[in-house]
Amino acid sequence: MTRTPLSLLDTDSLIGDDDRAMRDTVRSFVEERLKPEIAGWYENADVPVRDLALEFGKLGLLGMHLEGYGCAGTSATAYGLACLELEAGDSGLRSIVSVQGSLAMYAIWKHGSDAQKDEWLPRMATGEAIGCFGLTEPDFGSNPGGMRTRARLDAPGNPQSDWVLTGNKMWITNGTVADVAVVWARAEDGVRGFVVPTDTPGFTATEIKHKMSLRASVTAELSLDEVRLPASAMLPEARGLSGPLSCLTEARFGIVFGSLGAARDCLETTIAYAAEREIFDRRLSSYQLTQAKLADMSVELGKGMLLALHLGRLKDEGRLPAEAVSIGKLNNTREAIAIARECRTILGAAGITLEYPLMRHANNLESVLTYEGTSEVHQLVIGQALTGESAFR
Ligand SMILES: Cc1cc2nc3c(=O)[nH]c(=O)nc-3n(C[C@H](O)[C@H](O)[C@H](O)COP(=O)(O)OP(=O)(O)OC[C@H]3O[C@@H](n4cnc5c(N)ncnc54)[C@H](O)[C@@H]3O)c2cc1C
Repeated sequence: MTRTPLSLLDTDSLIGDDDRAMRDTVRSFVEERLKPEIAGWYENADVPVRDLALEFGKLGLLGMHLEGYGCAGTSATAYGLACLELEAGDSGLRSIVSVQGSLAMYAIWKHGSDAQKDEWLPRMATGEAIGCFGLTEPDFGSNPGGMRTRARLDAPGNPQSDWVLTGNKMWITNGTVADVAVVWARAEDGVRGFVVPTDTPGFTATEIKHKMSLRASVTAELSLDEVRLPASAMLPEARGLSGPLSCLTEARFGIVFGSLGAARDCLETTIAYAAEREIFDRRLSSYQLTQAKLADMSVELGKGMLLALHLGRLKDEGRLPAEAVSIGKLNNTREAIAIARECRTILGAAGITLEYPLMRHANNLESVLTYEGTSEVHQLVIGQALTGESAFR
């Protein structure tokens, strides 16, 4: 009898019944609905985000760990496990859910006014309204504090004054399909967040083509040309960079789990392939070198899962520090991409095709290493916590 990599450590025994039931529902959805389509969506760089958002909404996956406003209100661990299952399908599919729930919805839920929450969150939870999150700019990625997008008051001194936003945002997931954009801009008193309906005059989104990674995800450049918004468009509770960073910590938490889904899919695919493939008249899985690779990868996957579940428990108890999320994001994305590449070697030439998910996952994980804080940025976060010295600049 053979065992799956995660069953070796019985990590399921660390997951509560409700969370496991939810996880199994998402796993079945990914197997039956998403996996048969994903290679085509990836190859054609054409993914039906609107249809999928409605389906994710029906499953209760959008903003699932938030309370109220039609959100499911699950545990943070359940949210992480959903991310893991979705990313076993494709990182692009998990990105749809991450950006909607952890970035756009969370920003409004955490920092918004009651009116903003009532207007947007229920429709975003069902997937009827899609959100995006505009922080990165062409010249400011790891250092968003340098952003050039400006928010100026049309009539300074008048509390009812309109805001006028001007600038560009780059690499924005769901940008061209979004109904609402949470845009971060520099105002007189520092960085502020704005809820921008995407049909506001002066707002345009242009899809970024020719990506070799996250092809089953829409990425866009946003242009804001004198976009006029009412006073009520500003997120009242977000002041300074801590506003967007609080959202990034949410999304990074999902990636701690999500990246392991891609790694698990690679490893399970590879174990099955090696059991069938005959080389020099023996099964590939019977060679010591192959088994050493499979063993090492299973060790890393298991360690990553234990780390993710630990962070999930800390988050559910309300005591998860951002540095711990950095440890999880750094380790699990780094190990996931190493696993995807190593699995590819075991499939030989077959590993480079879309018939198998390895190269697709490996290419996707290049983006996952980069967004939500690059590996280097997370090393600097951890380094600062250890030494008390900021080495960012
Ligand atoms: C597919 C995709 C989707 C995305 N979706 C979104 C989105 O929805 N919303 C959004 O706002 N952004 C999004 N991003 C942008 C993402 O967050 C940025 O790409 C990321 O923050 C890195 O910024 P950058 O690409 O400008 O790289 P840079 O910041 O230019 O970094 C280049 C290199 O320099 C390194 N570096 C940076 N600082 C230091 C330092 N102090 N010391 C040493 N090395 C350093 C980095 O680690 C990296 O290796 C997305 C990106 C991708 C690829």
